[in-house]
Amino acid sequence: MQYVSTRGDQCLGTFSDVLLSGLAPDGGLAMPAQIPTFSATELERLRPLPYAELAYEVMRPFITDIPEADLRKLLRATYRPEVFGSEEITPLTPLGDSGPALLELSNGPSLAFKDMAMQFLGHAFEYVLDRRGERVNILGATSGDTGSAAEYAMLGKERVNVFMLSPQGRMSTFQQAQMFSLNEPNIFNIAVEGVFDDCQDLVKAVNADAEFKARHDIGAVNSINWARVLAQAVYYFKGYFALGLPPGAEADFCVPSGNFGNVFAGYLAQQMGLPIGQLVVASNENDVLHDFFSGGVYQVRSAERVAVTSSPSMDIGKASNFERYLYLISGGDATQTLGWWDEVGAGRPVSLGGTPHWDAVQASGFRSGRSTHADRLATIRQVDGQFGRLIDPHTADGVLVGEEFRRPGVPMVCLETALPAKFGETVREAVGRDPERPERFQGIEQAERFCEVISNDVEQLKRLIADHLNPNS
Ligand SMILES: Cc1ncc(COP(=O)(O)O)c(C=O)c1O
Ligand SMILES: N[C@@H](CCOP(=O)(O)O)C(=O)O
Repeated sequence: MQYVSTRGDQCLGTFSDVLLSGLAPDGGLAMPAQIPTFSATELERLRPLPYAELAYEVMRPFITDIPEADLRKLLRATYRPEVFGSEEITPLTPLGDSGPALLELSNGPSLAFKDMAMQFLGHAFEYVLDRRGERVNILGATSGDTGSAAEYAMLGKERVNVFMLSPQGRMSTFQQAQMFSLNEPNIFNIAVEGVFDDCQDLVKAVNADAEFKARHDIGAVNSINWARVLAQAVYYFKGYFALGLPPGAEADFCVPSGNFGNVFAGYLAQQMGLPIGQLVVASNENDVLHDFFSGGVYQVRSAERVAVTSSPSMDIGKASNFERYLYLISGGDATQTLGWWDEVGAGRPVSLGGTPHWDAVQASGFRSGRSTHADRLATIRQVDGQFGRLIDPHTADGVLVGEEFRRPGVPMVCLETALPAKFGETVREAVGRDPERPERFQGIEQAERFCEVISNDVEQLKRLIADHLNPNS
């Protein structure tokens, strides 16, 4: 399989190439030249497979440059019960007879769904870098969960350094402690005076400097990296099969959304033939995605207008993966996508309502809704009271919005994107008690912190990276 950019027809190479390069040289995102599909019969063959074998079948058509035996080995090393807490890896838990089903994606090392793909990236980077004799310096941006997942996945990897940008003071106390307590030679935490979108823009600006990127082997672990999206598509298959529906029957999925990577992975699974009816995008107060899917206008939000909310990982005003979606909606038209994304970049609205592209959006089964702080508290309380299950505020966004779109006879799967332990303050406000946390995180807030603070300045960031990589120069 070859990859192309959303902004041009230039060939970006194979899976291993886009794994290492992250962003395309033209600033676009990597997309496979085609999206392979499974027939109904093939889906039935996949249904009983354990997670790692299913991951192989779903990902293999996109990864043709790693020998079959090696890819199977990488996936078996990644998706182990010792890492994810159960044989199923992503258990599906119905909330009573009347509620939706929770797809548990947060039982990995950092307690958020990011581990599902990030653990694979850790193994895949190591494999490809070893074979090529290369190194990578990952530059990432986090609003709270990508950071710890990436750092845990890359701990001790000799050929990998991680430079992780986060918005200063905007993550939960637990999220900050998870990242900043790491004192490891290959991990560099950098708090930026700004919001997540500023961090993401800094990542893109550094990548746009081709000379700096090549000289310092800059790579990416955000969902701008295709490997993240691909690995995330697998759990939609696993969740769908766990419902035990008759062949071809539809299921709906509701996904707490920020950077649009998770729900885009669901769209990919749907495009590959999985019978997903509705893909429900759940936003918080930062509801640019909801505005688009409900009204046809995509208008990014400037840093000053991004609200601080109690689902902080979703405090995002400009969703990177939306570019991939526009690319597919345009029928793979890179010129059209570039035109739209130029408007987005200039802060102008992209309006698809009333155009043939809007028909394509409608046909893709996307629905959307939003929640407020009060909604999330009420949902956490209600799910706890009715089903005896504590959920985190992001999952609560999903459960609430998912309810709006329940269809008789069609199961609704809500993605559990983090565990409540990560957001103790909000959970306590909702139910008056602290969520449980695994033994390894007891007292983490009291640990010493290792983090540098910079202003929202790309030159300062580049100097910091260069100084860490060449301390004697
Ligand atoms: C807990 C949690 N839920 C939801 C999201 C939103 O996911 P996405 O950015 O893939 O839309 C994130 C961060 O991205 C997250 O950390
Ligand atoms: N919510 C994320 C933001 C980055 O998302 P990504 O999926 O593009 O890495 C976070 O918690 O860091």
